[in-house]
Amino acid sequence: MNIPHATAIAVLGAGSWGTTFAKVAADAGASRGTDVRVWARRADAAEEINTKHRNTRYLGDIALPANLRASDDAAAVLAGAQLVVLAVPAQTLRAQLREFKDLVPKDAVILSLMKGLEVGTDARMSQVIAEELDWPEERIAVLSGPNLAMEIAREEPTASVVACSDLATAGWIASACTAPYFRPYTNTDVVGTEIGGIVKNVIALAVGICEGKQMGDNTKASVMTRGLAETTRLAVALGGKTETLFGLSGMGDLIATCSSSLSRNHTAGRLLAQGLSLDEVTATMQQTAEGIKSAQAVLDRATQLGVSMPITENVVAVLHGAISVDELGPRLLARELKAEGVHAP
Ligand SMILES: NC(=O)C1=CN([C@@H]2O[C@H](COP(=O)(O)OP(=O)(O)OC[C@H]3O[C@@H](n4cnc5c(N)ncnc54)[C@H](O)[C@@H]3O)[C@@H](O)[C@H]2O)C=CC1
Ligand SMILES: O=C(CO)COP(=O)(O)O
Repeated sequence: MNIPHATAIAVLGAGSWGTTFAKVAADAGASRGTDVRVWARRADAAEEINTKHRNTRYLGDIALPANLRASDDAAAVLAGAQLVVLAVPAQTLRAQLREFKDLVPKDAVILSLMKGLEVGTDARMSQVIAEELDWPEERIAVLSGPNLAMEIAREEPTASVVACSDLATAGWIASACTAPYFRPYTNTDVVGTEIGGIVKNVIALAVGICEGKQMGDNTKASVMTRGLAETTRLAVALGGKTETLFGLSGMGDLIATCSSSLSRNHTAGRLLAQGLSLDEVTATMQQTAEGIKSAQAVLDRATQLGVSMPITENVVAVLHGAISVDELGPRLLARELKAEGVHAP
């Protein structure tokens, strides 16, 4: 990349992560005069960001920087953007891209913040972007890591990973979102980085169920560790690297999501354990819990590849009502004994 710094950044999606990432980019670029614009579906949300520098629905009283502007007009937000950041629910991305395709500047770099797998196609978000925009892979990147939006919005120190097949592009994005409280690393393993972020949501549902059933830290650590093993098996089968899964976008994100009451996936698991039906959980959640829909797509992909993912399989069974939350633990413990290694038969 020859462009020294991104001067115009468009963020599509003004939910909790889209708005928070826009704040990070605006803080990162404040001294360079970077213009950061967010597209919000609702005009009143855009108005609130522009006039009150708040997005109260998602971020409460967090103050947003003055160089962050919002609009419900996607054409205005995307005009001239060098970096286009996507932060909408995973299952809505394809339809959204079809709507915006002609508005995305042809030389832009696209960055996905999303952590879901598309139901029906089992496609990762970077694949949906490549297909729908007909974009080269060296200009598609993903950002993932232990990144609970509210903590970052409060400027609590956090690290993350930007992955792109072109390391220079990843570095260019990283410099556009380096803030005093946000430190992005880079790598070229897009598959491993995305799979870590997708599957940890499914494992967080399982850990949330354990917590909702008053199980202790041994149980949760066991599920997290074996969850990382099955995540790594899937990532490697898809071409990702084991070391990526032991980094920020694998283990790091798994720890954050499975430990935090801020996590929507963890919360959904707890609510299921407390006896709410899936419909009731979905109705209660104000925000996106990607694991609920992605779990089936993860299992489908694993089945096609012959990858064993017992925790995912049992979470899917709970979500479909095939087993009760009380059966989850016994079913995992009753499996045949085996060697511990990630790739052990
Ligand atoms: N919130 C967090 O802490 C983090 C979220 N992520 C990922 O970022 C992605 C976006 O998540 P959030 O911003 O948290 O979600 P959210 O639920 O807070 O916001 C989603 C945003 O997308 C918009 N949207 C656009 N089209 C939509 C449609 N057709 N249906 C529903 N909403 C639509 C909503 O209006 C809303 O502004 C997800 O894939 C999530 O896993 C990743 C890291 C951290
Ligand atoms: O991805 C996240 C933290 O890295 C956010 O997790 P939830 O979507 O479960 O809130």
